[in-house]
Amino acid sequence: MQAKVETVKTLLDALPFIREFRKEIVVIKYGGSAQTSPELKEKFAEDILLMYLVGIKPVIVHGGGKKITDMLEALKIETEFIDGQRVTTKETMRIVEMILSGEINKEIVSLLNSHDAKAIGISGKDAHFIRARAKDFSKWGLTGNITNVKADVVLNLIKEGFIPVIAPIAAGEEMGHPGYNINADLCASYVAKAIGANKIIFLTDTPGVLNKEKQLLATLTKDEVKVLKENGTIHGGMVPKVDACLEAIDGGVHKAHIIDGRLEHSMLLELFTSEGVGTQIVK
Ligand SMILES: Nc1ncnc2c1ncn2[C@@H]1O[C@H](COP(=O)(O)OP(=O)(O)O)[C@@H](O)[C@H]1O
Ligand SMILES: CC(=O)N[C@@H](CCC(=O)OP(=O)(O)O)C(=O)O
Repeated sequence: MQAKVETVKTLLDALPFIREFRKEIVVIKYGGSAQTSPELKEKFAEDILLMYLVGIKPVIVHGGGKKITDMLEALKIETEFIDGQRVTTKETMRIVEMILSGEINKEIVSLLNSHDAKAIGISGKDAHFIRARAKDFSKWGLTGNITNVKADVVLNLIKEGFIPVIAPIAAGEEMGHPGYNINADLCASYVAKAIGANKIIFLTDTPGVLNKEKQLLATLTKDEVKVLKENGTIHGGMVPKVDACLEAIDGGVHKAHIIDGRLEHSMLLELFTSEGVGTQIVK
């Protein structure tokens, strides 16, 4: 009996947070580093479903950088990152699309739908809802910077009760263009801004942003991020992630969090407890 009372108490503790976020859009960036074991993927699906059932509107933007790199290695195609973003040749772009839109997107959609969610998978090429132009073609090739997101496409899906699952690929302007490879963190923040999300959560493979001593930094401001980037504490894949957080909050998203996707139910801990987890980036 006591255990049952505890369960009810836990539910009641979550009430203020459910009230706060009910009907709000929460964008979840599901990084390749957090898509590891089948058990963890199940927990991710449960968290999304719970959010959905209490009235939160989740939108998922996924990554898959590690799988892309593995496939390129298997095919003996060299790949390189500059400032945390992949250099994308035409050949690489085919693999990027195959892994992101073909494999990972469908896997996440199937996972959620096997839990009775109404997940629907799209990439920025669908209805050309994300458009981009080359970041710097001579340096990064077909890696793009987003120029426009048609919010209506995502908002209509949400209105119909779907959970949009978005692959970070954008349409090019010209006919027959192979499309652009978009860093998934930046894709998530542009989508979050465009659709008026309340919150954006980045699930990754570290407890959050760490200092040189590997301690968690619970809150960071724009100025602090700048210093940490300049002195090299924030490097590699964390660079586009913090940039994406700043992009989101500058664009009107209330809060941006970088949390540990390897920790079971970290999303629920972030949403439904006052302590939260990971790093919160504030204006
Ligand atoms: N200051 C930092 N704190 C935490 N992680 C950092 C930091 N600087 C760089 N990183 C690196 O960023 C990685 C997360 O980025 P990335 O591998 O691109 O993840 P994801 O696939 O989730 O986007 C971490 O695993 C870590 O190696
Ligand atoms: C331009 C660029 O770097 N695109 C990324 C897209 C996938 C991604 O961002 O995946 P994660 O979130 O798992 O790192 C790439 O090619 O790896």
